[in-house]
Amino acid sequence: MTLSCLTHNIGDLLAAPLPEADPLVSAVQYDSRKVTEGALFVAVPGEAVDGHRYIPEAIERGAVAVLGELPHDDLSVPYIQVTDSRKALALISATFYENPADRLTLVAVTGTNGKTTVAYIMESIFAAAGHSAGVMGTISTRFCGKEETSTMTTPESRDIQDTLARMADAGVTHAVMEVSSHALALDRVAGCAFDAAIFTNLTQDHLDYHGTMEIYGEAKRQLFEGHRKKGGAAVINMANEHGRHLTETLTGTVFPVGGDTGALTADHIEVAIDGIKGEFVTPEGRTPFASGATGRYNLENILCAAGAALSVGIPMDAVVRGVAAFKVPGRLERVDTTCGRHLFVDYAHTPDALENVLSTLRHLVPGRLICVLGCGGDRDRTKRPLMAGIGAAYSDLAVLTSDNPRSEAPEKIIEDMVPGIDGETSFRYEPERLSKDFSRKGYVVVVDRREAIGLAVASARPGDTVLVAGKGHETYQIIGDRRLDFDDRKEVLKAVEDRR
Ligand SMILES: CC(=O)N[C@H]1[C@@H](OP(=O)(O)OP(=O)(O)OC[C@H]2O[C@@H](n3ccc(=O)[nH]c3=O)[C@H](O)[C@@H]2O)O[C@H](CO)[C@@H](O)[C@@H]1O[C@H](C)C(=O)N[C@@H](C)C(=O)N[C@H](CCC(=O)O)C(=O)O
Ligand SMILES: Nc1ncnc2c1ncn2[C@@H]1O[C@H](COP(=O)(O)OP(=O)(O)OP(=O)(O)O)[C@@H](O)[C@H]1O
Ligand SMILES: N[C@H](CCC[C@H](N)C(=O)O)C(=O)O
Ligand SMILES: [Mg+2]
Repeated sequence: MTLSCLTHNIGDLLAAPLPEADPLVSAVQYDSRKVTEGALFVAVPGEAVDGHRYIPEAIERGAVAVLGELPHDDLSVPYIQVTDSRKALALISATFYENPADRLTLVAVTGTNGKTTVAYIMESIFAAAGHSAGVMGTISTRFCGKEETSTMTTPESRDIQDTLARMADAGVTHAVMEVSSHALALDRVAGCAFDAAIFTNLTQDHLDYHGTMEIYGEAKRQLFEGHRKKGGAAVINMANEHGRHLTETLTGTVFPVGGDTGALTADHIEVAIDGIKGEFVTPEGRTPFASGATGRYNLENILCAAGAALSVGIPMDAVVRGVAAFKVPGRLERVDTTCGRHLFVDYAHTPDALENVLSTLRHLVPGRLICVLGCGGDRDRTKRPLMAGIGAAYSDLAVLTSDNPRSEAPEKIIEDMVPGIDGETSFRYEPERLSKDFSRKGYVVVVDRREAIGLAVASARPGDTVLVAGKGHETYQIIGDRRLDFDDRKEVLKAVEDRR
């Protein structure tokens, strides 16, 4: 494609007239290390480094044109100066890959918690309806029987367009993608239009990045304002205040789900440890459904996915079959069923997620509840005491440990957590003085996650429940800049073996 064709829709972003030279462009790249002969290199001013620094390297590698925000009149290739490189990157990438979103029925899901779960449910519903489904999200990109592990929840815009194009070329007709607040703030989905956009919830996370809940909420809101295809529905969870507010203020088609007033609601709900069942209620009538996922919060996820599916024309019988069949790795995943204890791994890494999953277990399982939890390093510090407080309040024993400390000292992260615990109601145990018949509700600090899981499993008596929270499907622990193999599910199994 020629440079002039590629840049036809970035007129609003131009900071200087387009160059006269019009080379053929064979690829679009925002990372100099990936530039190949004939590419357009887009220089992005980043948080860590400034992409403009890499222009010489990109040209050396064969870039035939460069786009960036700084003035440049000294380059050996045509240069396009814009006011916003990230946005230009997104629009140019969509053009380069021939707007693949238009070739797909494409659904987006945003919200603090539940995106991955909703994406799995949608995938299952699309498959039940006989469609070829594609997914892009936290765990992986999946389509046509292939699965690539993800490094980000929502990739950079160029990579989104590349993947959507590969999906459409491979015969995918229906796709779903998780859209994180970072992605919205950084324009990664500019250039995508969705047939349905889902909102699950908005609770505290990522304040390190967004600063305030208002700014965080505004980022999420963007998905519903500029990114829907004509007639595309905003599918909004009415079970929370933010959802209700959104439905009142959005224009265009709104498909509220859940609460008392949704276009799709649920009735006669029974929540058990092995799943949920009930009836979907729509203006057309009532339809029984059942799912292997448990907890009221998963009912909300199911309603979100079912609502989006109905809004894009999937019949109710396929919705029900899809809901019955889905399973999400690392989300209340049961690990061992032979040792007489209930052992779960879950990805709860926000206060709201932890409260939801712990209160669900508290109501559903007899015996004591033991929770292993930590907080990520280089992430929102203000959630640390909140998570510890919730962990200790709902559990008989909370084991505070490490969860991807990254560049921070693990002990320091735990120090930030401890003040959130009510010392009156939770006794601090020293690990060596904790017997498995511990009688007082309390907490214990075990910095090494393997040891923490070992202690939790060893402390559980028959009938007790252990929840290992925070890492879910992750198969690593990031310490410093090392990514070490670590899988909570395997560690729990090892701990079970060790106690036998
Ligand atoms: C805060 C954030 O999202 N940062 C993203 C952002 O990084 P940045 O602006 O700091 O980029 P940078 O590293 O300074 O580099 C600037 C530019 O120079 C380029 N470069 C760099 C080095 C080089 O040799 N040559 C070169 O061209 C880079 O490719 C980039 O284009 O742009 C980069 C390129 O697209 C992303 O890789 C990076 O994501 C980092 C890895 C990240 O961890 N992001 C997380 C926080 C994130 O986005 N998470 C959300 C999920 C959150 C949730 O759970 O809800 C996600 O969607 O994954
Ligand atoms: N609707 C929900 N409301 C509150 N908590 C939820 C909800 N759905 C899932 N959770 C909790 O949040 C955790 C993460 O769920 P999930 O992976 O589906 O969310 P996500 O939005 O994709 O998260 P991330 O942004 O980290 O990718 C689950 O393990 C569970 O503990
Ligand atoms: N997408 C989230 C995942 C957090 C998972 C948790 N294990 C942690 O590392 O904090 C983030 O990057 O903040
Ligand atoms: Mg996710």
